[in-house]
Order: sequence, then C-alpha cells, then structure tokens
Amino acid sequence: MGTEQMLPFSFLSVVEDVLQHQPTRPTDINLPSRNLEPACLRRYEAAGWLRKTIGIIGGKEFPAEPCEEEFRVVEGPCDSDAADGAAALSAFQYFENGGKSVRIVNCVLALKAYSEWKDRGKQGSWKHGGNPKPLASGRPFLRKNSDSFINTLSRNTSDKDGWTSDRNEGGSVPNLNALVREFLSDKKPDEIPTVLESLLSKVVEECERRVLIQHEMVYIYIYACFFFIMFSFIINLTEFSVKKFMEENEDDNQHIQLKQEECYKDEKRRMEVSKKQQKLVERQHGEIQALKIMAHHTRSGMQLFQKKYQEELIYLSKHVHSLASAASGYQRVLEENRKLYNQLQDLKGNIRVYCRVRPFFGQVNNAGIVGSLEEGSISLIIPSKYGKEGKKIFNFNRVFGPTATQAEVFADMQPLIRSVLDGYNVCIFAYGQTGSGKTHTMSGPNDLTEESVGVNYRALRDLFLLSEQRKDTISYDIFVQMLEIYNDQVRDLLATDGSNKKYPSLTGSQNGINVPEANLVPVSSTSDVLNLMNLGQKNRAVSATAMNDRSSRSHSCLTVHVQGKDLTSGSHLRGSMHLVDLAGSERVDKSEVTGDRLKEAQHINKSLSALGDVISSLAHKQTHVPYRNSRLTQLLQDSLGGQAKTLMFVHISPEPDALGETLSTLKFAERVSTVELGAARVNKESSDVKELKEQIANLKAALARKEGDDEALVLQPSVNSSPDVPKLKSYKSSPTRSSTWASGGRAQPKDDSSSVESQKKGQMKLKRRSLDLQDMITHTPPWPPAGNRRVNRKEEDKELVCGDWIDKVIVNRNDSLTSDDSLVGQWEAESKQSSPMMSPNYLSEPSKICLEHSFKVTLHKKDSQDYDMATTDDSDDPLEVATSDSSESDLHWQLHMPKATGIPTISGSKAKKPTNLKPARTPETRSMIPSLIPSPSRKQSVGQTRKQAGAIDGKRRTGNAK
Ligand SMILES: Nc1ncnc2c1ncn2[C@@H]1O[C@H](COP(=O)(O)OP(=O)(O)OP(=O)(O)O)[C@@H](O)[C@H]1O
Repeated sequence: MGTEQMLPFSFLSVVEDVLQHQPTRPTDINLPSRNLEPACLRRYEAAGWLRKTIGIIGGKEFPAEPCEEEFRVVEGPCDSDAADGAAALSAFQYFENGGKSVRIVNCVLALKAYSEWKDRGKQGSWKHGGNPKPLASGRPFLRKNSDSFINTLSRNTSDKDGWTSDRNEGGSVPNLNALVREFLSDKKPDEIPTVLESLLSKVVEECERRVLIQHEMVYIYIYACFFFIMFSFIINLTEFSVKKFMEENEDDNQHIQLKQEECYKDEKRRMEVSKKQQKLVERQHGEIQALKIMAHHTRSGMQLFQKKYQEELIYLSKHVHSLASAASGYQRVLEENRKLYNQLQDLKGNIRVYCRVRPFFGQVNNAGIVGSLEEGSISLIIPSKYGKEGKKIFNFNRVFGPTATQAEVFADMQPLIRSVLDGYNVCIFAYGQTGSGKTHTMSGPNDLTEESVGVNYRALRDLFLLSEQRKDTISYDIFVQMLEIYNDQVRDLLATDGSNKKYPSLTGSQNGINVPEANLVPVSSTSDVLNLMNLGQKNRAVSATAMNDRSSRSHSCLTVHVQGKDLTSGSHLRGSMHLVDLAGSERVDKSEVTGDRLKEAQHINKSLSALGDVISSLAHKQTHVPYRNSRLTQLLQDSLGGQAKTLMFVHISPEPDALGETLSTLKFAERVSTVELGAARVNKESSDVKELKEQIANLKAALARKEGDDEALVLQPSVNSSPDVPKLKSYKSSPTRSSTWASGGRAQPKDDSSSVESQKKGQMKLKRRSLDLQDMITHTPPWPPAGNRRVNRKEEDKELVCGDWIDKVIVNRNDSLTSDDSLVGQWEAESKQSSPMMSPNYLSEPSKICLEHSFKVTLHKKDSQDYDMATTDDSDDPLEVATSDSSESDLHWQLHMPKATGIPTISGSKAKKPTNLKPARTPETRSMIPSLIPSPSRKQSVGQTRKQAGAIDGKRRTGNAK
C-alpha cells in the first residue's frame, strides 16, 4: 500500500501494461517504444489513425513545433519512463505552443495525463490504441505548469475510476480481469504457477522499473521544473527586465526622442539657419559679386575719370598757365591802361585830384564822417541836416585814408614830379580847410623824420637822384624859390636880408619864372633844400610872430626850376614845379572874424574864389580865363593851363563838425578833376632852334631898339611926364641866382582887368623895356641872355600887340570863327589903343598885308607839316608858337622876316601884328595864324570881323572899367 501510495503509478496498470505488452498479442496502438519501428507507424498511418507521423520519439526526430494537423503522434523511445516522460513533456510543450491534439503512443505518463485531463472535463480526445477521432477545438488539457502536471500525475495514479471509466467509455480496452483471463485461458494449469510467477516477477520488475523511472522522472521533473521555473523566472525576469528596461528606456527614449526631436528641431533649425545663412551667404556672395562688378566698373570708371581728370588737369594747368599769363598780361594791360589813362589825362591835361583824409584826432579807430574809402572814391555819411540823408560818393584819381603814409602819397605822384626833369611844368597844390593836413602833406609835421617828411622834400630829393642818374646824358641845374602870398601880396621867403620884400604885382612869367625878382637859389643836394626850407619857415615864422600867426592864412609856394642840357644833342629843356600849400579854405562867415583877420579871410577867400573861377573857366573851356584876378592864380598861371601837369591834393578832416566845409571842399575838388587843361607840353628845344631863337631875339631886340629909339623921340615928353609908372625891373639875376640861369621870360598877355591906362603905361614900358633889352643883349651871357632877349622881345611884342593882359585859355581847334573874329576884333581894338602900328588901319595897308602874306606863305610852307598837325592836334607846334617862348614861330619869323620885309626895322615890328591876328586856336597867338592866310573868305570878312572886334572890345573895356 505504502508502495502504491508512494508510487506514482498503479500496480494494476503495470500489470495491465505487462500483460498488454506481451509480444504475442497484437495490439493496434500499443507500440512498444522499444521496438517500434517506423514501418509500424506507417501502418497506423495507412490505417488512417495518423494523419502524419511527425517524428520519431527516441531521440531522432522530435516535433519541434506544432503542425497544422489535427492529430499528432508523439512517439517516444518508449524504452523507459523517462522516454515517456520526455514524450509527454513534448506533448505538453506541443499544447503549450498552441497545438490542437496529440496522440501519445505507448506512453504511460501520457495516458495518465490524459486521464487527468479527462477528469477535468476538458474537451478533446485521447486515444490510446483506439480509433482516432478528430478533436473538437478547444483548449489543451494540460496546464503549462510542470508542478501541476506532476500533481496531476500523482492524482491520476490513484484515480482508478477515471481510467476505468475511460476504458469503459471507449469500450475497446479490456479490463485487468479480462486480461488476466485472456492471458490464462490458453495456459495449462500446470503452467499457471510458473506463468504467474513470471508474470509477477515481470510486474515486480516493471513496478521496480517504473518506480525507478518514476523517481528518475520525479527528479528529472523536479530538476526540469526547477530549471523550468528558473528558466521561466529568468525568462520572466528577463522579460520584466526587458520590459523594465524597455519602460525605462522608453523614458530615455522619449527623452532621447525629445532630445532627438529637439536635436532634430535644432538640426532643422540649424538647417534652416544654415539654409538662411546659406541663402545669406549666397545673397552676400551675389552682392559681393555685384560689388566686385561695381568695384570693377568703379575702378574702370575711376581710371577713366582719373585719365580724364589728368587730361583736364593738364588742360586746366595749360588753361591756368594761359590764364596766369593772361592775368600777368592783364596786369600789364592794367598797368598799360593806367599809363594810357595817365597819358590820356596828360593829353587832355586833366587836373589830377588826390584826396587825403586826416586821422581823427584822438580817436584812432574813428572814421568820423567817412563812410568808406576805396582807391578812387570816398563816401561821406551825410546827416539829414545837410540835405539828403545817406551816403555821398566822390570820385577822384586817388584817395588816401588816414593811415596812408607820406611815402605812399609821394609814390603816387612821383612820376609827375619826375616829369619836371623831362621839361614839363608841374603844379601840385594842397587845398582844404584849416587843420585838414595840407602842410603835413606838403612839408611834413613839425618834428621831421625820414618817414614824415612831406612831398616837397621828397620831390627835391627825387629830382636830385634822377639828375644824378642822368648826369652822363643831361646836365641839370635846379633852382628853388619860396614865396608867400598873404593878403594878395607876394613875399620872398628866401630873402636873407630881412627885407620882407613884397611884390604887389606880378609882371609875368620869364622862362617860367613868375616872380623873377625873388630869390632863385640853386640847390644841388637835399641838405640845400632842407636849409632853404628852414629859411623859408623861419621867414614865415618871423612874419607869423609879427602878424599873429598868419601861416594858415597865407599861401606858400615852393617853386623848383629845372634847366637841363642834353650833352649829346645839345638841346635844352626847362621845367618848373610849384608846390603850393594853400591857406585854409574855411568861410569867413563861419570864422566870424573882424579887423585884420576879416581882411585876411577876405583875401584868402578872394584868392581861392579866383582859383575857383580860373578852374571853372578852364572846366568850361572858356576863352577867357581870369588868371589875373589874384596873385595866387597869377603865380600858378603857367601850371593851371596849357602846358602844365597839375595835381591838386584835396584834404579833408573826418570830424563831423567839419562836414559842411568838407562837403564844399570835395565838391570843389570834384569840379577841379573835370578840368582839361590840354596836353602838357615839354619845354624842350634843340640847339639849332635855340641858336636860331637867339638870332631872332637879337634881331627882335635890334628892331625893338630901333623902334624904341623912334618912339622915344615921339614919346619922350609923355614918358618923362609919368612919374607914377614904375620903372621896369631889369631881368638880371639876383645875387643868389645862378649865373647859368636864363633870366629871360615870356611876357604874358595882360588880362582884361587891366585898364586902358595900363595900356598906355604898356607903351611906356615898351620903350623902357626895349632899352633894357638892349642892355641885356649887351650885357647878358650868350644863351640865357639870348633867350632872355628873345623872350623879352616876345613879351614886348605881345604887349605891343595886345596892349593888355590876355588870359591864357585852352587851345580849342574847334573854336568858332565868331570867337576867332571876336578875339581878333578884341585884339584889334586893343591894339588900336596900344599902338598905332598895330592898328587895323595899319594891317589894312596893302604893302603890310603883302608882307604878312609873304610871311605867312613862308611860314606856312616851312611849317606846313606842323601847322597841319596843329589843325588836328591840340598839342601841336602852333600852340608852341603861340604860347611858348621856345616857339619855332620865332625862328621862322627870324628866318623869313628879312626876306619878307627886306629890313628888320619897324616894318618887321609891324610884321609881328599878323602873328597876333592868328585865329583863336589859342587866343594868344594861334588865332593869328589863320588871319594871315590869304583865304578869300577870311579876307572878305576882315572888315566885318573888325567891326565885331570893335564891338567886343567895347564890351570888354566896359567890363574892365567895372
Ligand atoms: N595825415 C596825417 N597824419 C598825421 N597827422 C596829420 C595828418 N594830417 C594832418 N596832421 C596833423 O594835423 C595837424 C594840422 O595839420 P596841418 O597843419 O598840416 O593842417 P593845414 O591844413 O596845413 O592847416 P593850416 O591851413 O592851418 O595850415 C598837424 O598837427 C598835423 O601834424
């Protein structure tokens, strides 16, 4: 029992198996595994029991996997329980793996398993040796678990009913009793004990074997289960681990995925960024390319531009060069223009006017009434009380501001001064109200320095310099006179004897010397000049002390006379220069003075207004210029008309309270600047001319002497009976005068202010002067005395002809016949009174006219060229003939007169009359020339002309009487 209980199988089954496995008894399904052959299986198969033999259990073939078939045969080695167990295990595994049915052949354990499976009511079929039936579909009968299987086996072993019922149910398997009977039925009784014994022993053996096998199986199962469990555990564990790992990894994966996604996104972003960058790079590349192209273009453009620029630069440099040369040319042209302008001025004889503004006393930067200063203009700021408020502009040749230095002022007038050495007469006078700086400009301030010396000193220094430079070609003699005009009286400032000598009337110019009686001092150096200036200032100061500082109320005149001799040609030239410092131009009413001061002011006014009148007459080209209205104009006569170059320095004060005076000063100066004096003439004559002139002078002197002798016989009583007539001064040099100085002078025609009485006196003078001239001819040195004689003769002639002073006027070749005739008439009227020889009656005599005609013809022939020039140019020889004592007309006169007259006596004297009858190209003489031309029209009109002349003369005398 115990064994049974212990055994996992039933004894009966063992018996049954032993019985069944008897080789003698065939069985359809009992396939002893030990001897089961494949042929047996095939037989089963052929019987339809097996659909397919899957494998051979026993270690050779084993179904590794479930097949598609419904039935299966699991055949084990069947030689041991272990093999059965293994087969069963295979079957279980088969089910486990999803197999649908199994047929286990000759497998005890499998049978037991079937039994257990049956007990559970599982569906399916289990055939052991029976006809196989198809199993219904369903779950496998065995559990997966090995432990449960083992338990099942244990239970099945003790469960006999299950087995039986199964057998019964099948009906095909005989029970043990039947088996035993069947086994014993064919045995003999005597064999039974042995058979039983052997059967028993077989059963025991079988039992023992099975127990053994069962034990082994148990162990094997235990091990197997253990391993299985372990394996399952490991597998589960592995699965778990794998799952866990998978789960864990899932996070990681998610993380990684996220990261990857992020990375992907980053990558994507990076890709996008890189794409963008790529695009940017591409774009920039494109731009760079474009820039490169542009740079290339620019470079080529630049090169082109550079090339063009260089070309232009070259062109420009050429242009600039040409411009520079043009500019320098322009400068030259400007300079040339300036020179031409000056020449034009010279030709026109315009009085040049320079304006100088004195500094505002005590206020350095105060311009006062001066608005603006330019080179040639000045504007004054005019307040309303002086009329129209605003700026008034005055134009002059030059304007010097308060800062202008003495040197600058002198530089501009230097050429003018130098022309003195070329034989011109020059007059520079300073005009302006008291205190405006006239003396400062002309002489300089009281404390003289090298810089502050005035134009007087500078002019003389310049003259010395130039004369020194020219000494190889021209030898110069320079003389100086200093005169003062105070209260219309001339005084010699260079008198050394303190005589304070006055010259109430001026007798006329002698060789440009208006006051021959005054000291004429030779100078050869600047120190000489300074000494003389000092002397002049001293004399002036003496007078000033005596006469209550009259320096500003007198005109002072420094006259420089220059005589030059060309050492090569022998020609002579003569120039003079008046440097005049006028008295203040302020009005009398303003100064509110009385007594002597009033008288002084009146004289100043008179002289300045006479100056104004002269200038006005010159400006209006009037035929009559009233030079003799004042000593001042008389003194400046040579320099204010005809041949001189004249410069006026107008001075103004910038102080507002001087505005009225400044305005009138500037207006006057502006008027002066419009005056045309006619072209300046150089006082130059060749040695031949000089010689001839001397001869003329000699002849004239002889004629005059002869004439004088004749007249003396006639007029002796009347001359002697005229004690009032002043004795004519001889033209001998003063003690200080140079021995070389030509004291001969040109007699100026008298102006219309002279009275008829003076004409009579002139006749007296004529006689006396003729005597004097004879003296001079006898006693004076060859050249200057000759000139002297000539000039005196000429002067005498003029006086004889005119009998009165005829003011010098501008030469105007367009003067109308009427004016010519009027002048002729005037002359005739005057000459009628002055001398019977000059009367129209005399002129009308046929023989005299014939004489005149022959003279004129000769003169005309000889001087035709000159005369022609005279008709086209104001600065022609006839003017020289008319106005200059170096005139060549004298020469012709000398040359032709003897031929014409045959005797150089009174007829010659009379023959001079036609000279005075020249038409008024210059009223003095030029006017006479046409009258001598045998023009029918002119001749026809002689009577008429004379009538007109008589009428005008009547008028004039009336005027003179006034
Ligand atoms: N350009 C100048 N620069 C400096 N000082 C000057 C200038 N002009 C004139 N003066 C000064 O002004 C003062 C008056 O000048 P100045 O005596 O020359 O005037 P004036 O017109 O000659 O007067 P008057 O008619 O009374 O002789 C002097 O002291 C002189 O030095």
